[in-house]
Amino acid sequence: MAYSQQALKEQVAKAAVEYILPLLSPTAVVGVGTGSTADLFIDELAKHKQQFKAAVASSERSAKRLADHGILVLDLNEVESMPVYVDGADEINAQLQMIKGGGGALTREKMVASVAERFVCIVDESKLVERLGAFKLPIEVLPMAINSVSRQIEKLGGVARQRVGFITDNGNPIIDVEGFSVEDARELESTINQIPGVVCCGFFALSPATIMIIGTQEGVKQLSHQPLSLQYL
Ligand SMILES: O=C[C@H](O)[C@H](O)[C@H](O)COP(=O)(O)O
Repeated sequence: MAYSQQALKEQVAKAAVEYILPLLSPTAVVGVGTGSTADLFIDELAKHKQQFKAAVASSERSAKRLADHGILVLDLNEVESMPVYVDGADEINAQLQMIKGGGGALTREKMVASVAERFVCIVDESKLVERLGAFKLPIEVLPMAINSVSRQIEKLGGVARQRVGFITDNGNPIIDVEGFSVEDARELESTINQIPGVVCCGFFALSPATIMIIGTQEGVKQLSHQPLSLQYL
């Protein structure tokens, strides 16, 4: 019997908690991502809430879910270091580079992840790609820069569309970009980061995950060795 995508997400959420338990201590703060997979992780993490001090959330949505479980939620400004950040992704490749931001939380996700010692990416196998870019790249922009950034994106070969009816937790719009031919996600991320008005780009290639925990029909697997190819999984 084939596992549903939901079942695979539940399996990786459990596996992620098993993975991080040895990293926790009574003073530890856990970085928590956003999305349907992160929601399941939060629910599993809550079963062990006596084993760490608090969490930092990458969205208001995750902050509420954590608080509803009775987990103390700290502001990122209150935290100097975290042993681990756990989050899903929209796409991930064998180098553990990702596209994130399908839920619009990319900026806070990148900030919280940057303070953590490890980024544990939890995905079902539908997120695994040979090359990033089939998923539309989210970019958070300042409101007055929607059109100017979109024109710069078009010069780079992408087609940008504002996400209709959506404003991030930071009060900004998102543009979603399709059509990029992503040869080098690190280079493209760096280029997009330099466009005036860009708050954050959904590539997580300059700062990839430390480990991927992936739910497959053959069971939960881990990938942390960057040179490995997809066939190795
Ligand atoms: O902004 C949203 C985040 O980047 C999510 O991690 C990403 O969209 C994956 O979400 P899900 O686990 O729901 O597929």
